[in-house]
Amino acid sequence: AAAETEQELTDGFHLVIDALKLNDIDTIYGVPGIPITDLGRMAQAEGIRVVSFRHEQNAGNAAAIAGFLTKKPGVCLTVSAPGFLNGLTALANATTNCFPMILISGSSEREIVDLQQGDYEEMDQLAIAKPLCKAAFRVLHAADIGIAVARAIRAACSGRPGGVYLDLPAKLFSQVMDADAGAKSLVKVIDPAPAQLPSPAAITRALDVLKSAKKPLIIIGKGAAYAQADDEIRSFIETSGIPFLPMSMAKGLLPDNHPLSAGAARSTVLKDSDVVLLIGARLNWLLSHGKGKTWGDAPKKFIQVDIEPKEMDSNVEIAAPLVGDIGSVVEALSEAIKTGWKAPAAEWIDAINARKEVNIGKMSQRLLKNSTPMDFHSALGALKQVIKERPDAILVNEGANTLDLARGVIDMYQPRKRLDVGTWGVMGIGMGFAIGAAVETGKPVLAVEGDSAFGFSGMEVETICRYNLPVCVVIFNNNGIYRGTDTDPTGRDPGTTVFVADSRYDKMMEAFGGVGVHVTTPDELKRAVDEAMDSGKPTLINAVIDPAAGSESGNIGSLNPQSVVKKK
Ligand SMILES: Cc1ncc(Cn2c(C)c(CCOP(=O)(O)OP(=O)(O)O)sc2=O)c(N)n1
Ligand SMILES: [Mg+2]
Repeated sequence: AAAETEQELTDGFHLVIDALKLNDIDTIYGVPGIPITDLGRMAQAEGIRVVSFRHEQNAGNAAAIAGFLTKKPGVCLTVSAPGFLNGLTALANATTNCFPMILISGSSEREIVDLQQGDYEEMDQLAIAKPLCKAAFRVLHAADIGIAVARAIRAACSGRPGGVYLDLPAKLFSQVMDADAGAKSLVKVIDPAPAQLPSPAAITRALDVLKSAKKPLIIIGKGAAYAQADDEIRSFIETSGIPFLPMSMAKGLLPDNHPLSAGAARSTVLKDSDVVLLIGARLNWLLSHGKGKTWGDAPKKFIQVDIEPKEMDSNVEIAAPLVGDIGSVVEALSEAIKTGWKAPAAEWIDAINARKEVNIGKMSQRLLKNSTPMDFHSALGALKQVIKERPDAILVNEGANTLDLARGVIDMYQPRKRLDVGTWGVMGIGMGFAIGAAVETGKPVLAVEGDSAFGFSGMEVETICRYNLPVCVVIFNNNGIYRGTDTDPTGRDPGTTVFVADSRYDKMMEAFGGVGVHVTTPDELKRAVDEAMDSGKPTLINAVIDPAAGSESGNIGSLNPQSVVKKK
């Protein structure tokens, strides 16, 4: 009888875990601490993989890239206030890049925060998060946890994906309720990212514009990579015969050595094309906002495929807006070109191929140079070969020269294998992305890092060793940001953009039981990376690069304001 009266209870801790598991969330990336330490332990005990980091920004980046790779929201779990703030850069970056991610942070009690009475780590986190993410929710009652997790998942994945903040005040976790009622309060999200079909009229209008083209071009963005509509996109491009230009995280959707790839003739096709079909690519700074000398003076017509209607006309007039999810739109376009479509004239394709040949020829000369110390091109020549031999490997990339040059030199052969700084150009994504990619895919990860870029998340080499992840970090060590040659004109300090000269980052990995290698030639670099890829052991390769080799801000130096006033 006692047992009968002993009501089965559940609590906030268990309801959060049950709600995540019910929605197939199998991994949490975070940093433990008050008030969520036990939540992490209990989630781990209930079979959720909990990956603990050294800084919340890196945990957030891992969750964000998990979202990009799986289309399920990556979950980042942090403590209140400072931990929450550390996760915000990753949440904002996920939202800017349209990666589905949920930042769950413990928080202070509402009554104390609202009266500003000075709680432990007191902060009005919900208000602070709102402007930086796609949606933000707070839960005060255990019975609402199920619906809140469902709302967060749907907000992160539906329409244009993005970052969502879920605020859980400390008292929520220990709130108890009837177990049966608790189970009934949970919600399994049905169809979190519903297909959004284009209107037939929009397809007809787009085809009319496309048929008017003499020199059509398709630009595929990371939205096209995210969509996982790889076959539809490939068959549309190959059936239409229209050349394509991949943005950096769309590289590999079709192999970079595909006959219709215009990657090696980028400036020519942007300038000379007359109709441009954008698929999951926004006309933002990465495409010079669709105007100016990059795009030549000939009039251009844009057809834009995007799930977000507000994206249309954001920078230039869109002649044929195609609003919908990329899979549905491309399928409809393929259907529409089945009749009455003529592939672009041979002279357009030939002109592109001629330009490609010249540019690839020039590039290969630079890659073969075996200079000592290495410069960016000789080092990248070795890594280009590695990816060609190991198309399955995931390439993470950040830096300035290290990023801009690698993007053009290292060809990709499979979708969603190149993960980089994306829309925001933010440094610090490296180790978080590498860990997230390794955890989610189990594939070997090659992280090609500028020495400055690496420094933003470098402490996570310990995390990589702790989980024994197949991550090989190659640091292009040119002793600084952009170059290693800056000096202080007063002679007092080092220059503002240089680091300790000839430092040995490889020793950092050895400190935690990983493999450290120091290399000075392309052959040594290739051998060390091959060994790391074969062994799957956490490895850090310190690749010495000529400190004078780089250019300020890589390819985007023009964005830096310069003073015209010369001090007397
Ligand atoms: C968070 C953050 N801080 C600072 C910058 C500015 N920045 C910084 C600091 C870069 C690092 C370049 O140095 P590197 O060593 O990583 O690469 P290279 O020396 O090969 O150019 S690239 C860049 O835009 C940034 N983009 N993001
Ligand atoms: Mg550098």
